[in-house]
Amino acid sequence: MTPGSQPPVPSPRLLVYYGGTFDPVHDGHLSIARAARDVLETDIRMMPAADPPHRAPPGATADQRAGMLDLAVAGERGLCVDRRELHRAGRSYSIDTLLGLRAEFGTRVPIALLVGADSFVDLPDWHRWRELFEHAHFVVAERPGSPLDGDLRPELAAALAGRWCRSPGQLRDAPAGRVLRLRQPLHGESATAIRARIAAGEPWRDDVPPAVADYIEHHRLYLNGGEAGGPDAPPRL
Ligand SMILES: Nc1ncnc2c1ncn2[C@@H]1O[C@H](COP(=O)(O)OP(=O)(O)OP(=O)(O)O)[C@@H](O)[C@H]1O
Ligand SMILES: O=C(O)c1ccc[n+]([C@@H]2O[C@H](COP(=O)([O-])O)[C@@H](O)[C@H]2O)c1
Repeated sequence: MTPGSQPPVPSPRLLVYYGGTFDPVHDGHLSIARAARDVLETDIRMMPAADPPHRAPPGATADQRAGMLDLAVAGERGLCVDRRELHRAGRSYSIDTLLGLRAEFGTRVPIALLVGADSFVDLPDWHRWRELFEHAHFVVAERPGSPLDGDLRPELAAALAGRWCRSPGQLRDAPAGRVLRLRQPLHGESATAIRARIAAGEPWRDDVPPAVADYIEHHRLYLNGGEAGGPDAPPRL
């Protein structure tokens, strides 16, 4: 620092929430969480949905899915579990989560949602989706089979005009409204495939952390394919 110059202003912190059903959490989830942590240089808060919108009810209870997340992030630098959506009744709409975060942290702190490309391309189906950009940035992780370079739905393409960022630092310069593409190595794991392999008696343990695999076996999860309400399914919260 030259004499008389000011110390650099510290970048505002960036709060990153990675929402999902995590039924169960798998290595694909962890790999994008780690990539986002390293690129964004901040903690990633993995946030299980209590009652995820736009999909069939999960095969494991919310407590079980959050418990598996606890096991998955144990010892992982910069990854943690945020249970805020489990404390709310009704569907876990992201707009409600963001309004809660804004009430807690104020309007100025940068907040980002980390999502996979397959979720992001269907953003126009989300509840009050256009408002999400007023409250958060999006960090979009590439996912095999869900190209972001292909044809996006016209209303989404229009809403994204002018929002794409070239560098992660741009997410710290505004509280919300920007979109960053996370170009991490692709991972093909999917929870649907893992549940199906468990039900079919096929190998599946390699796609989840060992402690999560032990939990699934101990609790005899997904033996019916993870259909909620089936003979092995626990009651929903
Ligand atoms: N392998 C992966 N690569 C990139 N993103 C992923 C991957 N797996 C999940 N995601 C993203 O993580 C978020 C949470 O995913 P989710 O819990 O629904 O897992 P999933 O494997 O997609 O589950 P399911 O097969 O049950 O739909 C979503 O935004 C999804 O797009
Ligand atoms: O708010 C919505 O309408 C909405 C619709 C679909 C998905 N989401 C959120 O997107 C995240 C990933 O969802 P999923 O179903 O792929 O696990 C999770 O946090 C969901 O709550 C949110």
